[in-house]
Amino acid sequence: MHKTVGFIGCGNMGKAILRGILDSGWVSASKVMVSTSREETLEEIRVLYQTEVTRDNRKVAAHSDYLFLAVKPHLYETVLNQVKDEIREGTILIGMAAGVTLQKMETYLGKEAKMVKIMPNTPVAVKEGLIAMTASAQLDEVEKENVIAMLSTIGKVSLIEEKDMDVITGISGSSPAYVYMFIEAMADAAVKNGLPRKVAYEISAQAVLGAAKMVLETGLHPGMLKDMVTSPGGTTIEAVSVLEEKGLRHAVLSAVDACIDKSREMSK
Ligand SMILES: NC(=O)C1=CN([C@@H]2O[C@H](COP(=O)(O)OP(=O)(O)OC[C@H]3O[C@@H](n4cnc5c(N)ncnc54)[C@H](OP(=O)(O)O)[C@@H]3O)[C@@H](O)[C@H]2O)C=CC1
Ligand SMILES: O=C(O)[C@@H]1CCC=N1
Repeated sequence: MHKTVGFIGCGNMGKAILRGILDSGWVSASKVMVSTSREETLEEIRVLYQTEVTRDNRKVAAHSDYLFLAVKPHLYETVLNQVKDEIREGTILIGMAAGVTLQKMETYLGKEAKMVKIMPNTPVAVKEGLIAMTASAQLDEVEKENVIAMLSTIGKVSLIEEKDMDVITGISGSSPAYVYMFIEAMADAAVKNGLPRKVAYEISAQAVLGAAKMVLETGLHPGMLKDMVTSPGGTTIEAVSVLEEKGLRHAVLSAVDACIDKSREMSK
């Protein structure tokens, strides 16, 4: 299948998806067209990915079987209004903006269309993403399967009800940021104790990757996995004790809750 893919907007998230689907071989650069607002971004994308680039969003819409809308949420209305006449009957629109529901996308477009709402995270760039997805009724099963097949090349696809999108934003779309803060803080402690920074980042990140893999692959409760590290009278319990005293669990719970609240507010 020689599918064509378009990106309207290609910043942090757009580039992560673009890099992922090109690296996976799902699509070749010659079939991809990208538009952004600034010439410098277009030049950067042309050099990095060898895709066709343009400042004309309508050209990208007319080109695409799969059209990713990777602009900020407040631009969805303008952009969809701009491209509504270029979208072909078979085009599948893929929205990813926090707070922009399928219903809002349809209202901005002014007509029914084949639409998918996803909540990806930036690890799609290294094919370890999580992509929550919900599709409009206009997609048939084959079309839905095709979108899932494309997204599966860059991470795990989780089919969800749209009402759960805000919660998933809290624990997936936004969560890499919290994990990076955790890795950075661990590395800072190592640097404080004399380890070179580069080594500190590598070791901290690998520890997080390995611990996440243990949760997924053993199926054991995270508390049990924690207990397996925590020797009586040993080193780990000293750290665990400080983390409890400083309120790590409550800090994380409250932070994710605030993120979900914000996403819900934006979705109204
Ligand atoms: N970042 C993330 O981790 C995640 C982001 N999202 C969603 O993805 C979307 C994009 O976010 P993110 O990538 O972080 O944002 P960025 O600001 O990094 O990228 C936005 C892109 O939109 C382009 N742009 C701005 N105005 C226009 C326009 N009028 N027409 C075409 N392109 C335009 C920008 O171009 P230029 O660079 O030239 O200014 C830029 O390439 C958001 O809706 C966000 O909610 C969802 C999940 C995770
Ligand atoms: O911070 C944001 O609004 C976007 C959505 C999820 C991750 N980044």
